[in-house]
Amino acid sequence: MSTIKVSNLCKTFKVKTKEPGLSGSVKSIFTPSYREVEAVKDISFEVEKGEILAFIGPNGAGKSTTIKMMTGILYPTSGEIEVLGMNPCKQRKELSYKIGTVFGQKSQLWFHLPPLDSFNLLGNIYEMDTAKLKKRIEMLKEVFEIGDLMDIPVRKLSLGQRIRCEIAASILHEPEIIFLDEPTIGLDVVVKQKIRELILKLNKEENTTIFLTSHDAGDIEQLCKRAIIINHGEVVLNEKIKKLKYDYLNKKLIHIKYKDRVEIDNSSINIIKSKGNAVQVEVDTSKQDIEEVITTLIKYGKVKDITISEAPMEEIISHIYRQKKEGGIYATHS
Ligand SMILES: Nc1ncnc2c1ncn2[C@@H]1O[C@H](COP(=O)(O)OP(=O)(O)OP(=O)(O)O)[C@@H](O)[C@H]1O
Repeated sequence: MSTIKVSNLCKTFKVKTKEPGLSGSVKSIFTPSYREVEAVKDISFEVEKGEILAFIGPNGAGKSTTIKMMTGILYPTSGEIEVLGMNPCKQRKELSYKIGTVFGQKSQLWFHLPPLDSFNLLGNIYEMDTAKLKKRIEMLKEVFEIGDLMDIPVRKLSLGQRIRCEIAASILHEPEIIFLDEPTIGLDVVVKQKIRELILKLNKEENTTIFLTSHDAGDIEQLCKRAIIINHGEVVLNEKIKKLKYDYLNKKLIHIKYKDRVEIDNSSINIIKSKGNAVQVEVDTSKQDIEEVITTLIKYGKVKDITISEAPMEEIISHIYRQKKEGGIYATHS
């Protein structure tokens, strides 16, 4: 069953333009001129209940505009949106009881108050029963390991501590969907990992649907099973992460460790790294047979260890963006 259904969604902003200089400023007051920015152009997609979906694209692609329309903050210019069977613009208040949002760079916690005060305020806004709210806060304190932070004003928390409190606050009212916009931005690797584990736990234990935007390939790879890529306001790809990796780069990395140092002088072997006895070889499986490459490699010396890995997600995403820039053609699957 679809939790989110978006059909032919468009959003055009009217932006005031101004000629340079003082005369331009005066002219724009009396005879203003406008230009149109098509931020979202006819996009359609669906999200299943309990799914973790990556909604990604380069800067200015239209991600935030789409999220704002799905959460009822912005009105679409045309098209339809259904979130949990509701129209976000017409039923914004009703919907807010069932969704949560985390904008990595903006806080929903009161900056000068300790998180506990914000949690209690939010609990009241969501009209939660006092006993239920208390129980929920206790549970979140434990799971998110924020018990020691509850009495410290938010402004004094580190970014990682604040984000943990932000996510906990966003799920206080047990929403069915959370929209996470760059939840790991600016965090160090350890904290990033912790946040990812919490998101997965939340999805698993509460079956929360997660709509994630992130520029971090690790977030996408570790959390999501499907990605929708948008660029210039259009969906350019809607694909399972596994298939994305398989179809869009066809590249495998062979990491091979020899017993002794070897000299590989073969033009068909694409060595991308070589250090001591270890060699890293890239294979484009659409052009080369990986078995043949391995057979060739093992002829060069006694092998101590060999592993095959897929191309990093980061590379795949930048490859897709590059293809679009260069006028490559995309297939859009649904
Ligand atoms: N309120 C607005 N008025 C005019 N133009 C806007 C407004 N909001 C967004 N835009 C424009 O719409 C386009 C899409 O912007 P949007 O913020 O949705 O992109 P994004 O994919 O979220 O980018 P980022 O990754 O940088 O956050 C951009 O060209 C942006 O300048």
